[in-house]
Amino acid sequence: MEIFKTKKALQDYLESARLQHKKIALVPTMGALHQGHISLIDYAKPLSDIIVCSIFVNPTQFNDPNDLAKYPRPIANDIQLLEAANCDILFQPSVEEMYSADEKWSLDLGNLANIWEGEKRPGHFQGVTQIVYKLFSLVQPDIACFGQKDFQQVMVIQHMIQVKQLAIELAICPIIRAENGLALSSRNSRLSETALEEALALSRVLSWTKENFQRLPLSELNSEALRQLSASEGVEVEYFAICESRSLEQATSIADDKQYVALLTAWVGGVRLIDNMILN
Ligand SMILES: Nc1ncnc2c1ncn2[C@@H]1O[C@H](COP(=O)(O)OP(=O)(O)OP(=O)(O)O)[C@@H](O)[C@H]1O
Ligand SMILES: CC(C)(CO)[C@@H](O)C(=O)[O-]
Ligand code: BAL
Repeated sequence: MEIFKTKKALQDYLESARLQHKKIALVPTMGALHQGHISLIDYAKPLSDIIVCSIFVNPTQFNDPNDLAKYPRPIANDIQLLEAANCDILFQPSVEEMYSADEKWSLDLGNLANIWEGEKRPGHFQGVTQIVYKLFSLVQPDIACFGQKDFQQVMVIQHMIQVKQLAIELAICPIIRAENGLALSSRNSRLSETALEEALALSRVLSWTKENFQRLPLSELNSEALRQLSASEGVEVEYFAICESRSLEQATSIADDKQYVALLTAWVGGVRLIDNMILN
């Protein structure tokens, strides 16, 4: 695997790859890699000739300085995992390499900016789109892989691809879970043993919601899921909502031709966890 820390070195490499008509896949990450990230690389493999994985803890998407400071950065282990996964390129720039002092960015995200993660993490999706647009412009990938785990993020990126008219195929990869149901996440490494147990309530309630989606009326599904969450030791819910999966607006009724997703964010052991499940 080649490791590039500057845009220039990456661009030089990719320019010659493009001349050879190689198909390029991009897997953007913030590092602290786990099997969820590796699944994105595996997904890209049969669809591309060159896989570029970026590791960059992007400061502009953190609304909480404490969260940014505590974000895990086990780079030696990340490199080992990427080597083992046969990733071709690691792009690992510094903050100074990606941002100049006086940069401005503003993308109209409509209602997506104001609901759920957008509401709870003000400015988060401006920061996400700012860095992803930079990465897209730099790498010019044929395909870019993102995890369904960050459901709203995928909707935001899809919106950006449309409004900026980018010729990039967006791959949405399934959520990888531990055997006990916990969605893999870099932030899980900050959970104590007790908190790891308590965090199982998230996937348990999402699975319960999916199992009962066709059976119970929406209001009952919502209230019972929230009741189960509030009865779960150590879990403090930020939001739980059953939403139409494109607009992410909270469902008020169920239409047969639409897809629905349950979105959940909760604090467990001082760590903010997000998870979701498609219900039909
Ligand atoms: N369990 C998972 N299954 C599939 N994709 C995942 C999973 N976890 C993360 N991803 C995807 O990997 C990409 C990089 O995510 P990121 O580096 O933020 O990892 P993360 O584990 O989600 O970290 P955290 O949630 O702690 O920020 C995103 O597209 C994300 O959706
Ligand atoms: C897409 C991303 C790498 C942008 O920093 C980040 O939001 C993430 O890891 O999901
Ligand atoms: N995986 C989403 C990145 C973030 O939490 O900032």
